Amino acid sequence: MAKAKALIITGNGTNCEMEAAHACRLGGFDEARIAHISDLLSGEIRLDDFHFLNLTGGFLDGDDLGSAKAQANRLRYAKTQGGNEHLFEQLQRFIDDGKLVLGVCNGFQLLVKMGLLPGFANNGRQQVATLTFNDSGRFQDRWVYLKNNTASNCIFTRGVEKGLYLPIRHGEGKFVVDGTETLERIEKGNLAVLVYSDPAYTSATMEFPLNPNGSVNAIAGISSESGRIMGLMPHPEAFVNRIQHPRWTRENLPEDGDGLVLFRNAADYVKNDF
Ligand SMILES: NC(=O)CC[C@H](N)C(=O)O
Repeated sequence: MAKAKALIITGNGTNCEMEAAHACRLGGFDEARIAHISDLLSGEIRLDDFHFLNLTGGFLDGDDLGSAKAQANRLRYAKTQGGNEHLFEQLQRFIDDGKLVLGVCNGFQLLVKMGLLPGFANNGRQQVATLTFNDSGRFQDRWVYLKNNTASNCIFTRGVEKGLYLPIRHGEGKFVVDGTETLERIEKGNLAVLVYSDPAYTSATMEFPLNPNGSVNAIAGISSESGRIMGLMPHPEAFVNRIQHPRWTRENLPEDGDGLVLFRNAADYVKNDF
């Protein structure tokens, strides 16, 4: 097959792009390119040349108008220069081609605000959920236990038996939906891939600080019905090696951090399918 290529978008206040690129390479991608959003808008970089799109964490546009809202509009409505194509059309083609998208934290907020997650209404173009201020009213920076929904068809969490232990750092991580119909469709479709849980990964919890933001049904991450688009508030790229674990000097841990599996699964999927 051709080289497995990951693209990480930077600019306008993102962070974590170096970590995301590192995680992609460690997971098995042959190339992990960090590109400024301006280079996509100018047409210099084209999504068509990649297999895996990473939307990283950060403080896009300073969280003005609500986290990732301005960037969501930019990606939805901006035309690429020199071409008559909207960037969103490229993105839609990328998705229709069966490629993978991962949104972490600010990237998750972006996917939800673009309407691509959960991607129900109007062919995935209408926003039906949001990520809003944590119940605590404060920025939360801590590690959380995430129970994996093993019935989910999400590509990224394939093979995760119980759950993942990952860090979160956000002010607007409370997942809420526009009504019971959306929530039912998420739950029935097993799209709530990761939920905040107890340390044994037995059940979802609304209890603070295990659930750091008060998300409805303790939802920490969701996927599209195709299983190829995933967004989550915790940061998988921040735990790819055991020495990133807060107690690595005291606990006997496996070499790989819990977050690496998402990037490894993405690389395996691309290598098998393209
Ligand atoms: N780490 C992040 O990506 C944070 C996202 C967003 N700025 C928030 O505070 O909610």
